[in-house]
Amino acid sequence: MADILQIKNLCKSFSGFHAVNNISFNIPQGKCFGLLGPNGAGKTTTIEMMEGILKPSSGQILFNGAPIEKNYYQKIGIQFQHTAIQDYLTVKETLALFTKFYDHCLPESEVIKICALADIADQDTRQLSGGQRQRLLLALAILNDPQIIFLDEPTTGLDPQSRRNFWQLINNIKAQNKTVILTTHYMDEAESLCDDIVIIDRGKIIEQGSPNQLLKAHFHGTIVCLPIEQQAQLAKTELNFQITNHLLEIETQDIEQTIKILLANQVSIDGLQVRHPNLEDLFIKLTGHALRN
Ligand SMILES: Nc1ncnc2c1ncn2[C@@H]1O[C@H](COP(=O)(O)OP(=O)(O)OP(=O)(O)O)[C@@H](O)[C@H]1O
Repeated sequence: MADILQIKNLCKSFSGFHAVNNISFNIPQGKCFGLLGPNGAGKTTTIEMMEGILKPSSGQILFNGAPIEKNYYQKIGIQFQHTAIQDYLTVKETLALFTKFYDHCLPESEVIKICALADIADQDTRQLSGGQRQRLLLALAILNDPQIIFLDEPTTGLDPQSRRNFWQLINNIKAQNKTVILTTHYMDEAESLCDDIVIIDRGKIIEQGSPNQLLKAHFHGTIVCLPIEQQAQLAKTELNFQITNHLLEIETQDIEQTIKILLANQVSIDGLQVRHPNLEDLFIKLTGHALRN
């Protein structure tokens, strides 16, 4: 599959500080690509260069094999975290207003359908819930039928149900062979939506690949979790563990053997859980801290 964006040795410095330090990756057309990293890692700076908003200090961004040109804005859609929406307009009127900024737009009825806006089309935008507002912002981002849609933390602040509804919309957009580029603080979101991810920290890429590939490469078993109250007793065993979200976590390839060791050392297995490693675990392993720290 052809790469719609190629990022080559991209750097951005602010007064000598290297916010983005020589990163390279490719984004295939029609895939959902996630850019992840802790606070201050350089995600926004990278995304803004990819959106054509910020000029790189050095390096190259190729769109369909050629450097970004003036009309790039007509071919991409951006859902900013805080897009200003004009007060006193309905959802439909807002769509009509933004349509004027582009040479070519999708039919309004299609945008309304893709973004599930039919029930609120005549509602004043000031009365929208968080989830409805995000759906409208997504509609504004796809209005011009872009080849690439940039979504910057699109579900931050939404309740779990609204987040899942929003994921469905993103899947609808992906199904139309659009390329989606996502930053998110939610690892379950990245795991559910992204075909490929790049994890950056301190301006450099520390891992890249599909969520499955990365999990397979970094974990070789399952995770046994115990309540934090068992910490003192667990520390007396030979088992390695770490503390995550107030739980003691032991990575193991042999659950039975691990439980035997726990019992032999008088570690209570009351409240023991077993789960598969996820992107959150990978993130902590690679960066040393949870995403929202
Ligand atoms: N205009 C600027 N001038 C100076 N430093 C900047 C500027 N923009 C970003 N930085 C610095 O560059 C680094 C990367 O910032 P960036 O906003 O890209 O990180 P981020 O990964 O998006 O973080 P967050 O998750 O907190 O939004 C930070 O240390 C930040 O303070």
